[in-house]
Amino acid sequence: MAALKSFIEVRPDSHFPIQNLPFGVFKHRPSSLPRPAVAIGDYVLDLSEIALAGLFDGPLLSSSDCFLQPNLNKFLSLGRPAWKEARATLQKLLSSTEPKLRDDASLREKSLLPMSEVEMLLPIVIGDYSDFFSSMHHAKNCGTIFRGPENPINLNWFHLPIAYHGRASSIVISGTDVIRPRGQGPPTGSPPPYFGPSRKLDFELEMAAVVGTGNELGKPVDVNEAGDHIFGLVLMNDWSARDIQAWEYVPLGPFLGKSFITTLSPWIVTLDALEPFTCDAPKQDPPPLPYLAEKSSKNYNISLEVQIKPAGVEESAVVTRTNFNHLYWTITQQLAHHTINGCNLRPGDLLGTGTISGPDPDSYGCLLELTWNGQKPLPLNSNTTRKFLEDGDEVTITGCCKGDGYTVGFGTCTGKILPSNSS
Ligand SMILES: O=C(O)/C=C/C(=O)CC(=O)CC(=O)O
Ligand SMILES: [Ca+2]
Ligand SMILES: [Mg+2]
Repeated sequence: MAALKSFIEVRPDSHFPIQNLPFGVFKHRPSSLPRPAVAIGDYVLDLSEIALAGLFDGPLLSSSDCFLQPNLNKFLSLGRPAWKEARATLQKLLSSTEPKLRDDASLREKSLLPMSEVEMLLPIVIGDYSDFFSSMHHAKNCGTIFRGPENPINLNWFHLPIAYHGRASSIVISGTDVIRPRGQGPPTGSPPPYFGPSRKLDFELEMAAVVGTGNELGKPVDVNEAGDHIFGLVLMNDWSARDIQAWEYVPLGPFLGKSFITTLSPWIVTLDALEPFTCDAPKQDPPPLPYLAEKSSKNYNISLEVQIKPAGVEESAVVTRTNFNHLYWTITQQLAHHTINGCNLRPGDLLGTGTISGPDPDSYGCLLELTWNGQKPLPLNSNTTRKFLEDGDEVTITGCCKGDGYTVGFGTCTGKILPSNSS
């Protein structure tokens, strides 16, 4: 079968061919209303214009106002059949053989806008954000660094996807500056504790699942149906202040060391677009309890990379390369576990995977591991090294799946470190 092609020219290395069509929300001018869109090549397709033109003509979407909303929550709440209908309608509309949009100059002008001219916004209203801890390599390395090499991974880790409740109010869109947080760190030598700008500011390479349909309070989601509750994935940087974290986290877990800011990439890549890139999840030993045992346990083959660009330097340095398929606990197990006690998830909730570290030292997902808590400075170029992030550093996460002659990608998730507000 010939590969699906759009009438819009898409560069071969673009993250956004017709096979992808990720969903986002944009503003054309500062005074314009936010509108849902999909990305296609170097353009965004304004879905409000497509809806107003009556082109969502399938049974589930023809009379819906979900694309006239300032966020995607209403569309997400409609569920997988509606997501599939939207994807099929848009793939047909953008294909090279379909004249409806291709040959309508006035609709093209209204609905197709150069990506360089628009501002991307957070695509969802996030009621709740939870962050898992699903990479065994990351768990082992953090355990060794924070608690010593004797028992780096707690026994419970192999029986349940560990998580903590994150902070939704400080989730921001890619491109937002990151102000170095202030807080308490461990005392240096004798008390009192350190107080001031964090001296161990770190990135965390993560992805996050965007919840589509939620569940009723008191009604857990079956692990084999959990996939139908997940709309798609985004890149996520769970910025972490390691000194604040190390001092505060016993016994209740991360708090101010992570709640100061979390950055998301703007385009949600749907699980339908990722379907060709599924692979087997790692074998789980010991086998999980029945409520976490999946008939088919799937991961995704997504290559991930982090770059750091120090202030005043042209070239950014790649500091790690890893893959989503290193995760031990799957996103469907995470979702099923999250609801097993009856907790309800809602459309737009966010489930972070946890830092995605691979087995090799050049595939670790944060500086805590890459520099072993600052003991082994990491070279960025011939005369610059990093133990942790410095003011002016710009951190960019990218990720993509390589298809046969096309790439399904996530774009970028970027943030630049600004000095602490005051000291
Ligand atoms: O091992 C620990 O004490 C915690 C390590 C983390 O930083 C956990 C976290 O944020 C979850 C993750 O990104 O994997
Ligand atoms: Ca994290
Ligand atoms: Mg965070």
